[in-house]
Amino acid sequence: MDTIATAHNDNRDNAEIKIILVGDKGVGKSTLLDQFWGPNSNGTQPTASMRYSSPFVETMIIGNKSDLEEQRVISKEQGQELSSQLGALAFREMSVVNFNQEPFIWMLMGIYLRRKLRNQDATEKQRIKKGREDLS
Ligand SMILES: Nc1nc2c(ncn2[C@@H]2O[C@H](COP(=O)(O)OP(=O)(O)OP(=O)(O)O)[C@@H](O)[C@H]2O)c(=O)[nH]1
Repeated sequence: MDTIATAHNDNRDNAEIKIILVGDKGVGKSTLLDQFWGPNSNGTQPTASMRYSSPFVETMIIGNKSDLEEQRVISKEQGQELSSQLGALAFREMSVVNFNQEPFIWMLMGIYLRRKLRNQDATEKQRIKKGREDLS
């Protein structure tokens, strides 16, 4: 796969959320980011291969150019299957022709909720640890 990453280029190091779109050349990564964040919002960087191992990275599979149904190479079912294999948040179809922010917003909400759950878990662990220390 000729993989290219297009990143939402927020120059703040402490940005809460960074989005990286990974996909074949010309699938519409830059166009999607421009639609969501406005023109010239992204920077591109070619990558030979990318592996996301951080627990803080959430993934979503996008089937872009959904207006070009007749040229479809990957079926919806294949997209959904890949999404569940990877444990991704979702599989969503998109098109800049009828652009709809819902999938992006859905993804951001998913990230927020997962983080909230993770933080709750961390707080709970901290509470239990403190309880043990208090008892010893
Ligand atoms: N019909 C249609 N065309 C699209 C859609 N999204 C992007 N395009 C067109 O596809 C072409 C490639 O889009 P880009 O956003 O440059 O694709 P990219 O993945 O960033 O490309 P690289 O930077 O070369 O990897 C452009 O001509 C876009 O206008 C879509 O949803 N539907």
